Amino acid sequence: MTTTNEPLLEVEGLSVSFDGFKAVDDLSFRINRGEIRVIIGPNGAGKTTVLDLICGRTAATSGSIRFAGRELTRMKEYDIVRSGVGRKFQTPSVYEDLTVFENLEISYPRGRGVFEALFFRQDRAMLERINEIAAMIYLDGKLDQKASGLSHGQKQWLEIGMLLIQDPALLMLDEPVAGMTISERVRTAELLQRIIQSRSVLVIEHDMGFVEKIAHQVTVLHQGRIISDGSMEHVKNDPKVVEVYLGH
Ligand SMILES: Nc1ncnc2c1ncn2[C@@H]1O[C@H](COP(=O)(O)OP(=O)(O)OP(=O)(O)O)[C@@H](O)[C@H]1O
Repeated sequence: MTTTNEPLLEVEGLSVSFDGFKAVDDLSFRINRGEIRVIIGPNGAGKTTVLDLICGRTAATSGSIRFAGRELTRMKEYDIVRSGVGRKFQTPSVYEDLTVFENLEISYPRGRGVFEALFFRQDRAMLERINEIAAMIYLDGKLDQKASGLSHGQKQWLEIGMLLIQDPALLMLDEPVAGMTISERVRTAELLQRIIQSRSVLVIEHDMGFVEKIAHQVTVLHQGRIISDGSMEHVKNDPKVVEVYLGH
């Protein structure tokens, strides 16, 4: 796994309060190009809120989020997506009644909505891209199958494919392997290795075996604050982390 020292995302002093409650408190971290950073932490630690802040769903109370040279805290959610941040939520949200091919086609950046995307001429570049992504997400043999017939794990991959086809520089995934079988988890780890050839990934995950397999950097959140940060080896031996997970 090769990463660069060139930051794609730089989060600095990021905080958000909900009615005086600090859900995220003075958070700073960076993600380099080609890097996978995983955020772990107990329930309510603020992990999902961090993704909400980066993708513009939640407005920061203070701090900055620099992405590829732009300040995201002042941008609208839609513009953040367009600037190259893709986010996958925990539950898969694919179009169940459409085929795998159609789901990818709809997500192809030219189409602005379901109707327009379906009636666009299928030019060669788009077809090549759909085939390339389908192979990457292990669904090239299922292009004509309706999404409703896919397994839970395959739906998760399809949704990742729907993001990849938009070519985001940063992909954010909220618990991507929840509900997956062991073999699907292994294949998801392999998929992430291929994804980071040309982009960076930010993952929230509870499955420590999976985290160990994929993470270049791990950020441990507790009550909105970073209590440990570094390699998996470093954080899992950090007494503060051990206390949060095993103490009390
Ligand atoms: N929009 C909101 N308004 C008020 N409180 C919120 C809002 N969003 C999140 N919170 C609160 O902020 C805290 C952090 O929530 P968050 O969902 O980010 O935690 P998490 O680490 O993702 O937890 P989990 O692992 O359970 O998903 C929680 O106490 C939550 O209730």
